[in-house]
Amino acid sequence: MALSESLSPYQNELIEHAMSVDALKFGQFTLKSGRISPYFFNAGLLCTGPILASLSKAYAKTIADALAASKIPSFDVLFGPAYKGIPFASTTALVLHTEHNIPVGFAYDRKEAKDHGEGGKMVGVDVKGKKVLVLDDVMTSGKAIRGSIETIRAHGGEVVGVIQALNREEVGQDGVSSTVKEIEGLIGEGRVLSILRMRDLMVWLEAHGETANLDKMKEYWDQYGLK
Ligand SMILES: O=P(O)(O)OC[C@H]1O[C@H](OP(=O)(O)OP(=O)(O)O)[C@H](O)[C@@H]1O
Repeated sequence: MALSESLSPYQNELIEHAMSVDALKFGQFTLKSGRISPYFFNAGLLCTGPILASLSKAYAKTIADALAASKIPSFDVLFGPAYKGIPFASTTALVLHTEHNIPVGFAYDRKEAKDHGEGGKMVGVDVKGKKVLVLDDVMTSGKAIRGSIETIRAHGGEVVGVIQALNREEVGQDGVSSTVKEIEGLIGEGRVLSILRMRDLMVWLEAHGETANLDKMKEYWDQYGLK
């Protein structure tokens, strides 16, 4: 794979900031899938004010660029699946407003439906009749995102896109399918956005002379990368 592209400042900032808090690590990690990965992303560690600022700035810029390029249509509501999607979607909705003048509503679900007060599973702006963008940290099997799509549709909303922080760009266990492709099958081709892809991490490693880590990433890409 040729790594000629350069990264945007917000992508570099997020990679370096995530590395500084160990949310992004290079080394050797056994994934739930059993694959031995040369890198690991743990969004649970993106938990300080400064890192949330970098992250939401990067989500918001990726969304604003996708809107400007008509990759996704204008939308009304940003939906963050419980739990980690909730803070990330709320801070991103804020940055979309303050930095891009894009005013959107914000909604999220509960993992357990509430049986008192207003009740139900959904909180925030009513998605009925609205265009919705789903924001989460990562997709692995796609279960969380599929659940969000079903919930939003069941409440009368239309899912026009999904954004994740990092796209691992890997094939599934069958060696052909990918979670991103499966989700795009549900919501439309090109509608799954990400701030970073595995190949962006490789661009960063190359630019910083991290040859040993880059070689391991290339090997992994050759074995499991989406071709
Ligand atoms: O594609 P999948 O196989 O569903 O995996 C990805 C999901 O898993 C993680 O959340 P988790 O379910 O651990 O919940 P949390 O956000 O409450 O930690 C992550 O935040 C995604 O939502």
